[in-house]
Amino acid sequence: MQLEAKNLGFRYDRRQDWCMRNVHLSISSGEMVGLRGPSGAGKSTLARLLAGYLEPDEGVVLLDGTPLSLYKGYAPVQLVLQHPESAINPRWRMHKVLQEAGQHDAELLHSLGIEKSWLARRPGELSGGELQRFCVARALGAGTKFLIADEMTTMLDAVTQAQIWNAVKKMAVERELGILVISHEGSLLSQLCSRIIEWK
Ligand SMILES: Nc1ncnc2c1ncn2[C@@H]1O[C@H](COP(=O)(O)OP(=O)(O)OP(=O)(O)O)[C@@H](O)[C@H]1O
Repeated sequence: MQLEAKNLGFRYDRRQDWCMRNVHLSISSGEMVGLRGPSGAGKSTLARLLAGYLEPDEGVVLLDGTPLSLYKGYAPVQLVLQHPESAINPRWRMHKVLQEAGQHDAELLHSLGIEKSWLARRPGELSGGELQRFCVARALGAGTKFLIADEMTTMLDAVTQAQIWNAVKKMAVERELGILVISHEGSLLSQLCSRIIEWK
């Protein structure tokens, strides 16, 4: 399976300059690709386009040759952002948050270090690192084919970062997931990725 951005162009406002134009990118199942570039270059915008949160003004995002916009139901391209607080309904208990991804995968929750007692809590009763583990678990539902990790572990300490990436890598191998890792940390990208794209 391939996730492809073909000739992507996007601007937030028609009266403003293009945020990006003529962007091409391709990720295959089972591949972990890094994306690095200067602040404000458009990496997070590209992440949202690839996950279908934004519609391109030019070009198309294809999943196995079919426009992403035609996929209905559970999104096969999942996005995890830097700040988990903005991605989770503050009123829901964590077991309900996880239900968005379908059935709980007990092994995944364990490998992410999610404790059973956390499932009954609300987001405000968890630390940022604990909450981010839930965002990752939710993004790795059975229907996920590609994961876009936009500065996913930037805010976390080294131990938590390693635990989360080990769990994600294991899942990626088992399920042949394609992953785009967006990060300013060159060392993280070199450790994880077989290919690194430099965004100029
Ligand atoms: N919702 C928005 N409305 C208007 N402009 C936006 C919006 N979001 C981002 N931009 C602009 O689009 C450009 C690209 O932003 P983006 O967040 O994609 O960059 P980035 O490469 O991810 O940056 P960073 O590394 O700092 O996170 C920036 O100039 C930014 O100001």
